[in-house]
Parts: sequence; structure tokens; C-alpha cells
Amino acid sequence: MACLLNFPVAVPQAKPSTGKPPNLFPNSRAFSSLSLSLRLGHQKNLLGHRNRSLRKQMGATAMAEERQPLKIMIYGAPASGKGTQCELITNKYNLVHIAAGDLLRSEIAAGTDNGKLAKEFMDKGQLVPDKIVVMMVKERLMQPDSQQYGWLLDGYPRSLSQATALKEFGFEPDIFILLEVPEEILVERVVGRRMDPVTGRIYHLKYSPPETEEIAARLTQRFDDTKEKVVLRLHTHHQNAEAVLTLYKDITVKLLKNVQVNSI
Ligand SMILES: Nc1ncnc2c1ncn2[C@@H]1O[C@H](COP(=O)(O)OP(=O)(O)O)[C@@H](O)[C@H]1O
Repeated sequence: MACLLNFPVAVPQAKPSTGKPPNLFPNSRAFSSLSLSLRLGHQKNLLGHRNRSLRKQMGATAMAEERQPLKIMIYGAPASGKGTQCELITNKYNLVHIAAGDLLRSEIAAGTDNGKLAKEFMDKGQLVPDKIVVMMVKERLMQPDSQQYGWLLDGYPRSLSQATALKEFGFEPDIFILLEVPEEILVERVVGRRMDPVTGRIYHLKYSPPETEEIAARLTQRFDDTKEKVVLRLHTHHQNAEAVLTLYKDITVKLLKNVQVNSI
């Protein structure tokens, strides 16, 4: 399989169910396994080098004593394949997957005040205010499972202020994974994306259609997965990307998407 980053991390063997939010792309192949393996193989060398430097700095004894769970952030435009990568990475490293968008959709589904306010911004393809998102993510990161097993944070931070806030709370990633995908592919992916509410599986009407008419009949579309809204979401993404990327440039692993659109 893909995603073979190797780090000196403590990976507990048996993680109980964490009630993690559903994956956005459980069945898609946004990046082919082969190209992902190759890229991560390359990045592995880079990271191996970084790890060696780090080990030198910390001293071998301290390193052995202070093994910490792995902490990763993953960043990319809407529909850039974060969900697929999250599945691969969490399976490999047994991390808790925390997706800011899923946390917000849970608030909306629960009908909370935060959820109602969040929906107004999500409807416009804008970032939900920090006063909601920062505390929500912070609280999830503080849960015992995240602390014990490590975390993979997906869709956060999306702005410099979010990154800074998390840093002030003492949450810093070991690795920042950046997904880069051409914009025309993103729009087509979003517009055709559907979810099966029974299995949680993600389909694409053109590139990964449902297997049966029964499934096709029950597919749902995310309320912000329209062409009009994805253009706004992409605009918001581009406005904030540079500031976020600058902050994590020393720990960034970049994955480029250059295969055909039908790899969803
Ligand atoms: N960290 C965040 N800060 C503010 N708003 C967020 C954040 N994460 C998600 N959102 C809101 O939720 C929407 C959906 O996010 P998400 O599910 O991650 O999908 P996508 O990556 O396709 O934008 C975003 O367009 C934004 O309105």
C-alpha cells in the first residue's frame, strides 16, 4: 500500500474506536498508490535526514525517553484528496483523524448555536470565525485519544490566526503535508461528489459511479459542493494559503497531483 513515512514515533497497537468523523473520500484514489509511494519514498529520505538531525540535536537518550505520538497537519484545496491521504496515514500510524469540516457539520446536524452560525459562513464558502473553530479544534485535540495516539489534523489551520492560536495552546505538528492539485480537477471533483448516507462511502457521478440503482437513488450531496460555492471556497483557500504555508515550510512534505481527473 502507499504512505510509508517512517518516524521514530510511539504507535500504540490497539486503539479503541474513537468516534472519529467519517472520511470524506473513503474509496477514492486521489493519488495513485504508486505515485504516492514514490513521492513519499522521496520525502522519506528528506524526512529521514531531518530526523537524523533532530536526533543529533536531542541526543539519543533523550529521544528514546521522550517518544511522543506523531502529530500531522494536512493541507490542500477543497477536494484535493485530503480524505484519501488521511485514511492511508491514520491506518499506518494509528492516529486520530480530526477534520475541522466534519466537526462543523456535526454542530450543524446537532442544531447548536455554533452550528447555525457556522452554516451561514459555509454557505458562502467563507471561513467560519475563529471564535468557533479554534476552541472546537482545541477541545478535540485535548481529548485523551488524541493525546495518547497522536493526531492527523485535516482542514485546520486555514489562516495564520488559526495557526498562531493553536501554537499558543501548545499544539504543533511534526509534519505538514501539502496537497497540490490543478484547479480544474478540483471543481469537477466537487461538483460530481456524492455520499452514500448508509455506508459513508464517497462516489463521483462520472468517475466513480455507484454500483447499483438502489445506491444511486439514496446518494446525497454536501450543501456546499456546488460549482458556485466551490469557486468561493477556492478563492478563500488561495487568499490564506501563502500565510499558512510560510509558517510550516520547514516541516512541509509536498504531494503533487498530476494524474488524470478520473483517478478520483
Ligand atoms: N479551519 C476552518 N476554519 C474555518 N472554517 C472552516 C475550517 N474548516 C472547515 N471550515 C468551513 O467548512 C467548510 C467545509 O470544509 P471541509 O469539509 O474541510 O471541506 P473543503 O476542504 O472541501 O473546504 C469550509 O468551506 C469552511 O466554510
